Amino acid sequence: MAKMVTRTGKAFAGLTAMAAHTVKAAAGVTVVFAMFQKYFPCELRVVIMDLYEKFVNFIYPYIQITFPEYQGNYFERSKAFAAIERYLNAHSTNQAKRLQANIFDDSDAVVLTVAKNQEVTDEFKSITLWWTSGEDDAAKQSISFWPREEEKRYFRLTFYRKHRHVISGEYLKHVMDKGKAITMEERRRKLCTNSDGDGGGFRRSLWSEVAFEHPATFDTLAMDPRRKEEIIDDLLYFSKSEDYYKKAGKAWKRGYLLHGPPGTGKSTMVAAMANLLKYDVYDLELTAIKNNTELRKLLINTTSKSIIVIEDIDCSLEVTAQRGRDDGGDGDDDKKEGKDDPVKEKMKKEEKKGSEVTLSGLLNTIDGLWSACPAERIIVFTTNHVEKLDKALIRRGRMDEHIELSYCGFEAFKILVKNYLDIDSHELFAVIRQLLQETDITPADVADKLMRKSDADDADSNLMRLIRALEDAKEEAAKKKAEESLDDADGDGVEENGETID
Ligand SMILES: Nc1ncnc2c1ncn2[C@@H]1O[C@H](COP(=O)(O)OP(=O)(O)OP(=O)(O)O)[C@@H](O)[C@H]1O
Repeated sequence: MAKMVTRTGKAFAGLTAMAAHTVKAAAGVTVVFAMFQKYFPCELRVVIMDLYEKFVNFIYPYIQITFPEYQGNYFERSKAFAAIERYLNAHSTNQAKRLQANIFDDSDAVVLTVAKNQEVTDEFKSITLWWTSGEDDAAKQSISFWPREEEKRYFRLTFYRKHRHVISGEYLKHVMDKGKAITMEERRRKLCTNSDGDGGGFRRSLWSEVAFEHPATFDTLAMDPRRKEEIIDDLLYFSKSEDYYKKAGKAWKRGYLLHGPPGTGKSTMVAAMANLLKYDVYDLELTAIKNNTELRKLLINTTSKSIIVIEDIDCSLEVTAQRGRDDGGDGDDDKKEGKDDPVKEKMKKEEKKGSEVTLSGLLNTIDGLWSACPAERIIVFTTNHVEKLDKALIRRGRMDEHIELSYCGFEAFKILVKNYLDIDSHELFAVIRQLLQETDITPADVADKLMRKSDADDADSNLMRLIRALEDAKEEAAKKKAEESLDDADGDGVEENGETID
């Protein structure tokens, strides 16, 4: 692990300046060597060159590596430069006296970087090395092909020649890895959806995207705290298990099935998952997809570190299957059309197959396609009717974790009341606890009652509002139960005229 150390003072700068002069002198010597080189016999030249190298190493024992901001393609920032910038930002801004603030297109964070001609010291495996930032003289030309003047910036790394192997291998990899990880963490996350277009043809992008800024976190998610801990651990373990998945020969993906009644927090949990792992979210609307080919295209076009969500999976598959039946020609007209012409009939059948998103298409894509993708992905299905789902779709391995989100218990209530009223205890809690045990109410309904809606609202009035809602729900449930038992009694052998059959 690299550790930045405080700058060792002016000694290094002085040494560098002295060395620079000496190197200039050495350059002059080189010219002299070149002139005399052809007059010296080969053996003597080898000895002289050897001595010359030792001499240069003695007076300037350093190596410098320069990382320009733009290289080759002037319009694309060098990835190495960007990674170094983030690395130095995270590790060294407390050392440098002058910093430069940047905001990049892919991030909302203000990135402070080491300003021009500032020097910072880094330490890696007890090796000290120095980073400086600079700008090429060419940038000061009045006519420039560079998009902006500051784009001729560079970072320069200086280290002792004897550490060449460690620095050019391990250290640079360490800097790149850290820098990329920080870039990933700071990037502006996105919420993508395929629901507002035809998803093909001449569209430039299959997904439309907006910034993902959902405020839900696991802290604000109301559910049993122990189950919540398990889910958090599972997600964090998954996100760090690249090597494990590789070793096991498994695609780095994990499936979650979230099920429960409407308003119990399934969508909220997806947002909390994305915020925990800092992943993007792809909201895949199955009903907007024409066929399996389009589904594959959409899934291929998702990025790593993303959660792909299919909400209400049971309804989505039902709708697409129905559409397939409608399009595929099960109607009378189609039968008539195909009856006389077997070739036409066959073609119709093939067309039908291609025109719907099938369960097998979905499963094949998820299982097959991503096995070939190296980066991590999470897939989430949500449903209000888990019992309706095909067992093949949700078997373990496909949907690794089945998470039930249910009616509001007292523990979940305590989280909601903290979120909305910022209180941990109240004399009305005992009544609420009792009512929650006797009544089914969703967290969404509890949240609605606890939410402040005017300046007059306070903890007492909001809790009372919840109590009234709970009592109403309890009464409603009792009434329903009474009606049901009456219906049952009617059905159990009592005929309409009141005569008992049995
Ligand atoms: N468990 C929960 N924790 C915190 N807030 C919740 C929870 N459940 C519901 N809510 C609140 O209720 C609103 C609706 O919840 P959400 O959309 O997550 O439910 P859902 O289970 O996905 O519903 P549906 O099945 O209808 O899509 C949320 O915006 C949130 O404010």
